[in-house]
Amino acid sequence: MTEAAIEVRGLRKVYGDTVAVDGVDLTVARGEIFALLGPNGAGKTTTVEILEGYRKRDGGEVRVLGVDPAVEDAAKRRWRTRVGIVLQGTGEFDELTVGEVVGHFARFYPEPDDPADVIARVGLTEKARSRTHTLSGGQKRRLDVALGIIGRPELLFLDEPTTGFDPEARREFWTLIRDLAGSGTTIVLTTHYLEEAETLADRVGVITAGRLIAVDTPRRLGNRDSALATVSWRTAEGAWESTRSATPTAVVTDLAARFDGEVPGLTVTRPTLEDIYLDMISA
Ligand SMILES: Nc1ncnc2c1ncn2[C@@H]1O[C@H](COP(=O)(O)OP(=O)(O)OP(=O)(O)O)[C@@H](O)[C@H]1O
Repeated sequence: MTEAAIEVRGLRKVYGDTVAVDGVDLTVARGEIFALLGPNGAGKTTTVEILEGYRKRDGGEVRVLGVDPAVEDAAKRRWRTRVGIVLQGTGEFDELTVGEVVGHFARFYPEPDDPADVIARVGLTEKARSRTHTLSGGQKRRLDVALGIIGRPELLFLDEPTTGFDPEARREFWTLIRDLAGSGTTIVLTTHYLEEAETLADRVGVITAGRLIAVDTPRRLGNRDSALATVSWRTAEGAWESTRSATPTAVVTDLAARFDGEVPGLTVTRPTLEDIYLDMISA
């Protein structure tokens, strides 16, 4: 029994002339929230779908909850019930209501959660009796999440989970994901929202052209924690000035002395995760 939820060594996937995944090594610890970032076509979906057992790999070793997802056997069938998957946009089941769909999915699992409780956790209680085709886009995504967690998975994959959410729904969703992680569920998500990765993830991995070019905490990625700060202020003449410094406190102290008090328009900023990420993928 391995400690890690996911272990990947030298993963490779080729489509014709395209090397979609080119030697990825990755370990995700149990209970961790791991975000996979990368531009369109980088290889995120391919990697994640190999981990989910939906695509075959061309090389490398993969263990997910101790099981090789490429091997179809009795262990794999049990494994399916231990892994939750939220794909991009399903969420529509003709004339069935939210309650019926969640109740129906619950029956696929040996130890499902309580459907009404899961519906409440994704914020759909008021829609439990509504037919799924009447849900808004964001509500359909919540239903997708409900279906991903109804089996009480040990590991949950989320593919761009909050696309189409309003800001409030996104924050509620983040709370839900943190609660799940707090109760021991390992979470792997792909996202194009850097703020989402920053808020949720214990660690992020950046993939470009099939290679994992960096894995670190959001604070440390790309040496972000030691990046220079930018200090900006307005001069007595009203012009804007700024300087980059490793010791911004000294710069501000100096400015405060120069202005003899309040420094007009003072800001001190460090590169955001998005700044670091965009630098990384354009390098
Ligand atoms: N079924 C397929 N057949 C042929 N090529 C594919 C197939 N699936 C993916 N690819 C190619 O593999 C590469 C990686 O695609 P993948 O879907 O994994 O990227 P992604 O990082 O998930 O992108 P996005 O952010 O746009 O979802 C791309 O060049 C893509 O065109």
